[in-house]
Amino acid sequence: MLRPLPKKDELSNRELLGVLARTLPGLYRSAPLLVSLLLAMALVQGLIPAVTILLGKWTVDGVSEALRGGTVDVTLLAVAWTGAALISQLTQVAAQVLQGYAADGFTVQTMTRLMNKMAEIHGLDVLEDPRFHDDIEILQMGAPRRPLNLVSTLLSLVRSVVSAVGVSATLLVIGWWVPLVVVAGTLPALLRQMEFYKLGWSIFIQRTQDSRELNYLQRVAMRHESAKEVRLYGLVPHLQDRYLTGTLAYQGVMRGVRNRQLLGILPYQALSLLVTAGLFVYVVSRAQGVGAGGGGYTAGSVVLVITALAGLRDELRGVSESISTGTEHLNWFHKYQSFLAATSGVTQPADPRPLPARLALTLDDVSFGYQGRPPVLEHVSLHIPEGQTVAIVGENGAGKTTLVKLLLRFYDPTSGRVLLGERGQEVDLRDVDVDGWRSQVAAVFQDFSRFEWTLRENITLGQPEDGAKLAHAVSASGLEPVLERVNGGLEARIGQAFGGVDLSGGQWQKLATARALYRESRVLILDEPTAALDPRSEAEVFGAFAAMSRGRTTLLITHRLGSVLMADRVLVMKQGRLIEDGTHAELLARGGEYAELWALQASQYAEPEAVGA
Ligand SMILES: Nc1ncnc2c1ncn2[C@@H]1O[C@H](COP(=O)(O)OP(=O)(O)OP(=O)(O)O)[C@@H](O)[C@H]1O
Repeated sequence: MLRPLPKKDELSNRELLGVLARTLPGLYRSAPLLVSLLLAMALVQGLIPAVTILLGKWTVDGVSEALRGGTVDVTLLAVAWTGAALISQLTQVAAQVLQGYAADGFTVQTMTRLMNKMAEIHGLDVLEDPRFHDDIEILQMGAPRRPLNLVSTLLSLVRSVVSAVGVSATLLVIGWWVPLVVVAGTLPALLRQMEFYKLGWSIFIQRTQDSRELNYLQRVAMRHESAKEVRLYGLVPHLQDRYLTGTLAYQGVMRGVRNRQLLGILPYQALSLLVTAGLFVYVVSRAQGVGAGGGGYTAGSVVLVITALAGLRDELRGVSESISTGTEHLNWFHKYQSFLAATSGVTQPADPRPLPARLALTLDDVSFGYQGRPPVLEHVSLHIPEGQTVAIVGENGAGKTTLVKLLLRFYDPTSGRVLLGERGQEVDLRDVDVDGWRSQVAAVFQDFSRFEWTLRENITLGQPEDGAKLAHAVSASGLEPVLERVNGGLEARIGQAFGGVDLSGGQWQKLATARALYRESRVLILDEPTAALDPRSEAEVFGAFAAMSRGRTTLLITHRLGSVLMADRVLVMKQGRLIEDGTHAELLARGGEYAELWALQASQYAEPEAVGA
């Protein structure tokens, strides 16, 4: 099930630094005071280990002095120890509290930018790309935590660097070369560890689609959306099997990486330990020499070396961990910044032209294929004057919905043009403001959205509320009986996710119709708007559409040919081509595809005797 790993695409250190330079100013600006305070605390915390090591040395030296009959200022030592511990505790707690505040600001900023960007993606082309699904999953998951993680990692880095420098300084008591030897001995292990972190991230990125697929299997098995089929067809064992196979393969890859990481780093860690042990032996033997008269170190110095060596190794490990995890966060920010900078196929014109006075629709030799695949529309040309009602019919997959999607500029044609306006005054759809054009259109889509909000919110969809329009939309769409049955009327929440009432398929469809009726539009698009309605509701809703379509350009996609009679004109599509265009009577008389479809459907309603006759 797992795809082979694609070529490694890690960012170089230089690129990572570029991402850091682009990221930091934004994060700082979103909470300048908090970030400054956190930085100050990191600096203070960084000094604590060196202070503690020095206090340890002074304490041991003081005790040795006392044992030899001298005096030691116990009060001063106690105050110093308590002060250091108190500062350490206080800064830790304060940093946690401040990080909480900063996190809130970062999350709002990051999510707002992501949502703004989503609003800028006008087409559907980008959204249907599997790579987009991967990216958005990573970005959504990371948005609430990555910014804070990066800031706290950088603060840890500052703290560890200050600590490492401070602790190194204490080792100067033994010799200037001691910190250098420790750093040189530890560095190979740290570099190796950082390499593995980078590898871990790139594998995580490459595996996003696999883990998305595993999550999808889990959702199918556990969520209510697919519960009926899952139970009826006994799908659970099959899902379990696929899930287990995929998970085991995924875990196998990750285990391999982890094991290689652990085993690969062992020799380097052994080297680092050897260096530390060597230094320890050196200092202790020199200290023993003190007694023999040849050394130079006090007991306090020995304690200093023991704690400082361990401390320096810890701090260096802290530095490497911060750089490693920081690299991961920076990789996330790289994705985030690339996403924010990306342009989608359907873009706003830099200088939009005004919408023409009359919204006639023209397709001029339009061909289109999804995501570079073979065309599903080929050389379609047609003109629909403003105010005309046009029915589009044809077999499944003929390209009817695709044609409407091009009219709404969810995609741009591969070749040819979509034009708005009467002949001679047309403007290319690509040259007008996308949102301005869409605000002129109301639509009932075949796969309309079922928002789990109140009935009222589902109809008004964020538009200003108008009581008269709302009442008309409810009655004309046939929603009134639904309102009478649910508790709370228009305020009733619908959908199961938040404990609302669920509607039947037909009731949902009426709701989608009410939405379109509520929106004052010059163009009306109806894609199979009554497929789920009972005959009485269908007749009523078509009555509403007929009234609504008067004076409006209306496109009705339908397989129920009876409803075609409300149209001024019929377009017949087949395999991506427009093959017939005329009135119902003209097309019947022509005896082509439409006449055949009409006869087929009429025969289904005929009495058995009549069929046989
Ligand atoms: N988002 C998409 N990505 C790739 N191919 C698509 C997409 N949407 C539709 N298609 C393909 O385009 C072709 C035309 O589909 P379209 O939905 O326009 O047909 P239709 O005439 O509306 O069919 P139906 O009557 O079944 O609704 C089909 O072969 C379909 O598989």
